[in-house]
Amino acid sequence: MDQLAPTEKYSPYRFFSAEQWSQFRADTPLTLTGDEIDRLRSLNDPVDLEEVKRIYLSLSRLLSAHVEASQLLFRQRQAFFNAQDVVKTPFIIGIAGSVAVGKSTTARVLKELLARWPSSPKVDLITTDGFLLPNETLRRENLMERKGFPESYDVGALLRFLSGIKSAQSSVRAPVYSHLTYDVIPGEFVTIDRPDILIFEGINVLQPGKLPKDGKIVPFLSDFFDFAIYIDADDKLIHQWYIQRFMRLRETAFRNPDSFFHRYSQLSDDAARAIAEGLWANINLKNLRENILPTRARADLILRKGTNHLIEEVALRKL
Ligand SMILES: Nc1ncnc2c1ncn2[C@@H]1O[C@H](COP(=O)(O)OP(=O)(O)O)[C@@H](O)[C@H]1O
Ligand SMILES: CC(C)(COP(=O)(O)O)[C@@H](O)C(=O)NCCC(=O)O
Repeated sequence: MDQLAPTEKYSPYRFFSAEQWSQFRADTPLTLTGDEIDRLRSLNDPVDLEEVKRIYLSLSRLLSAHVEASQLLFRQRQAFFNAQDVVKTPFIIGIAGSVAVGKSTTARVLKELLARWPSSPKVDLITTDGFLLPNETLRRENLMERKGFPESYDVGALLRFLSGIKSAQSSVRAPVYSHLTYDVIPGEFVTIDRPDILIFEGINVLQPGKLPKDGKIVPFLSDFFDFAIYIDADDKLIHQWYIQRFMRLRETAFRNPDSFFHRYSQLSDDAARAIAEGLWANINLKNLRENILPTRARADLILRKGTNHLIEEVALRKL
């Protein structure tokens, strides 16, 4: 995977170093403490207050401008339609990127920062793993080695969920995935009730749907997004993060006898590493190359990480 910046003149993006990007924070206040960041961080993702100041405060300021502009446009549309009823629809932010790139940490940090804006918006976060087909179905259809590939998700349910949210329905349910059991939790849902902002995170959120057949238009998930972010890094780095995380999970989550990966906590380091290398090479790297990285150019903002998960480069789509 190459670095981001081609010749900016011909690119749909403007490119910034992390240092340039950090200047756009302007007077955005830091509303999170070090302890709060510690709680939001995922295993093996060392985000800290410095990174929040350097990268996330500018991002929060930019998103605040987008949300305000969309509210203004919404009011202008209402006037255009001469509509009396004002049912505001949530602003949806998609977050895409490889397995193990750190999407969940970014999503959680953003959720907290946005919720602390002076307007105190209601911000919800949903991950797409809940929409994976249950293991029973994946096994039956010989898809267990394809977990995370487009065919392993219930795309209809994803589209129904997002269209419910975007039409301002109350109590829209999303299924829940457990990394512990490595499966969707039967009968468990989270209910989303008309938030101001929804963050929708997953490897597949920028993927295209099937081309229309028989005149039926099948929307892309991203048709429902107001802003899309792609978390990027060289695949050699993501490989390293995946293996490190797997080896650390052996000492934590995998110790739990209920963990799907419990047996890997009993293996020697070398044997466990070989399993992790296999999962990375045969499933996650393949999926990154075939189905995830090709969606990068559909994002409004690309955050490119270097070593230690630190964001080094930012690309913002030109308006
Ligand atoms: N096997 C596992 N057991 C427990 N937690 C896991 C496991 N795999 C991933 N996780 C956790 O699940 C979350 C999502 O991971 P992932 O889908 O790889 O995306 P990302 O690393 O981009 O957030 C992370 O917080 C990660 O630490
Ligand atoms: C569940 C995942 C597909 C990630 O899904 P996401 O929440 O990003 O949509 C991934 O964590 C996964 O399980 N990959 C399969 C191979 C592996 O066990 O790493």
